Amino acid sequence: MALLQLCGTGQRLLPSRHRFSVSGVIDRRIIVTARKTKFEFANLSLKNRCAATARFAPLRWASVNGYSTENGTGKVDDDGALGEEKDGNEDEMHQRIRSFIEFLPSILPGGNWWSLSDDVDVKLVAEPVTVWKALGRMWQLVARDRWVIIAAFSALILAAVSEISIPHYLTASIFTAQSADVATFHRNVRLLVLLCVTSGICSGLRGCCFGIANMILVKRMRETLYSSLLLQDISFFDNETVGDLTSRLGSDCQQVSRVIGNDLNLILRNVVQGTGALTYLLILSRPLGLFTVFICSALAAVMTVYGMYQKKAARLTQEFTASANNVAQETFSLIRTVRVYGTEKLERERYNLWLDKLADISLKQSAAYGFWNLSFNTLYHSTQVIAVLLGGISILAGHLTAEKLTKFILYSEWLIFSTWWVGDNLSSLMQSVGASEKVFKMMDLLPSDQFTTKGSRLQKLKGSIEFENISFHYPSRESVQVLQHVNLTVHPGEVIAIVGLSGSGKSTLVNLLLRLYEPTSGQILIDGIPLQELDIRWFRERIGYVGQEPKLFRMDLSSNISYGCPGDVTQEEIEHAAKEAYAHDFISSLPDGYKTIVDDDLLSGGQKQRIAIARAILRDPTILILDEATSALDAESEHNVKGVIRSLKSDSMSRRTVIVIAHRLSTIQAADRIVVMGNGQVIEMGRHKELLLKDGLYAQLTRRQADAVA
Ligand SMILES: Nc1ncnc2c1ncn2[C@@H]1O[C@H](COP(=O)(O)OP(=O)(O)OP(=O)(O)O)[C@@H](O)[C@H]1O
Repeated sequence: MALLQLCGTGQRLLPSRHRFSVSGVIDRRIIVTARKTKFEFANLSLKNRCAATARFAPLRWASVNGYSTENGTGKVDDDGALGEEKDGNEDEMHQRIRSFIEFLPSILPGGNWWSLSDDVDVKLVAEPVTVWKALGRMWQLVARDRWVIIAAFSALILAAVSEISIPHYLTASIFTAQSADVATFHRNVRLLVLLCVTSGICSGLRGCCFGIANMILVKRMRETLYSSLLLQDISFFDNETVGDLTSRLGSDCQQVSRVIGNDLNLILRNVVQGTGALTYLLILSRPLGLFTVFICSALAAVMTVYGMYQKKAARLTQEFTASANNVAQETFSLIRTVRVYGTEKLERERYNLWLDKLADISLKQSAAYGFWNLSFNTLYHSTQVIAVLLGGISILAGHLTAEKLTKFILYSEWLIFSTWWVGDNLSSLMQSVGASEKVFKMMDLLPSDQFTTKGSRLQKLKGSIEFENISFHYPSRESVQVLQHVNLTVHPGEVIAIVGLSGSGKSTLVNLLLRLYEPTSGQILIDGIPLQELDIRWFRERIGYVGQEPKLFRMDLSSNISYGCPGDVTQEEIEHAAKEAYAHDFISSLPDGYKTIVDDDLLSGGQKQRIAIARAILRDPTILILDEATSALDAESEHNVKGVIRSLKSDSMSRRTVIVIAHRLSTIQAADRIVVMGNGQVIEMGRHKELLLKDGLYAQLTRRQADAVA
């Protein structure tokens, strides 16, 4: 059988199992037309050029955050000769009719179309939360301000009782007027006015108090969630995306907050009013009352199914919204790359993928809402008709008065509407509970050990570092051993340079020293004390760290330089640090000088590095770590900065311990010792000249760089 083996970027555009006509093959590209749309496949490996109208075998395609991943190769087997025309139109028409007929049963209640689970290609990792559990968690958050909730519920009950009494006095007033009973008429009208005023005031109070409770709940939820996230291990952030986390903090917390201010408020009000109406109906006429109860039970059954459906839909909506946020956040933060590579269309498609999924869920939710309304209206009107019919017969038979029947119709209407409101708000409550699952799960994450255990502080940090038989793999990639049995001792005041091929584990070694991750085996000793036993905040305050790509906060330059500096710092000290880092000149040339607001995009790479170096110098650290910290500096600035880095600490005659990671070998020649890493191991160690004589990896790297310059 002739085969067209498709590989490459185009395949993700293909829906599975569809007829395609091949319009042309040019070089290793193929043009395929499907559903009047042209698809172009690049990098074809063409095994048989005689392929014609083609049927694609089910083509598996998947996406990570909207990008396609290649998890299969589309194979095309030929059906006939190139250019063969089949009675396309007729075929297509039959196909459509058949699809439509097949589709019809699926949209009936219980049909496939309603299924939400098939759409899930995201992880729903949170345990389902019951309504009571969710309410309990919310109560814990607002319990401190319980007076608002108590006031809200008291107002709610008063308003509900007043409102439910109004129809009784309304009808009574009309019928007493008709019977010319003036005294009773006046009393009824006075009571009516009183009830109207009470219900008005209490409704206002209720709305206001629930609004406040809502605000308190959202604020506490965001505070708790934000604190919980901030205290997680760094490995947690390796697995979560920024868009996802901001989505939990933003829209999910907002959605959950509706529970108290909106859903519970309305559910309780309607439960109180519905119960009042039902009692009254049963007193008025037991058979008619029981009939209304039957209708309400049918409504309750429909609304339970509807509520569960909405809860599931809400969970998916939450996931897809987070994924859409993720795409947008990633695209905007990489907008320069997107613009340069002209991938705006691709990014739009990636975003639209999630929007389509959201629209699909929303469509199903709307259809479900339509069904719910349909059931409600049918049941509501049938109650009225049957009540008038049965009531009318009772009046004719002299068992019931017209006043009682009027009251009955008014209260049965009230009961049905209360049931409807309860149903409607219960489904909204279910949605909020659905959205709360991930929020609560994240709130419950235990903080990193580093924040819960209090380590010891040394009288003075000398700056001796020992890596003892360190092995490590990142938690997110357990199968890849990044460091293997690394042994390295750095003496106080020594300048150590770490070099090696990219990916050999240099930065990882520093990550472990900063205790961003814990070694899988072995230990790090600081002045002879295991790192885990030290107060990590105290230790970090004595470290200056400049990373590979320093990031700046959106604030002025002075604040960026003094960021995280323990104790108060003066403007003079900031400017002194900036001068040492050769940043003062460019800062002074800016219109607002040190008050210039910057962020990650408003300075050059070299300028950002200088700010980060000034930040490290200002701390006057005992241990200074420079991970490719001068890679973006020009040769002269680098030379000057190197001098400053080696200089004495300000408070004594001691030198600081410096660890420099660099690819530019000129940067590290003057180090006291050079450590060469390869495949997660220390493979050479010594001074520049000793290593050159050894003629190992270091000598090889030096020669390569010299060749590259020549
Ligand atoms: N957060 C992470 N999760 C999983 N793997 C990681 C993580 N960070 C780094 N790695 C992997 O660990 C290995 C060592 O990375 P590391 O950054 O330590 O190398 P390096 O020697 O500093 O490289 P370079 O010189 O390019 O900065 C690499 O294979 C990298 O893919």
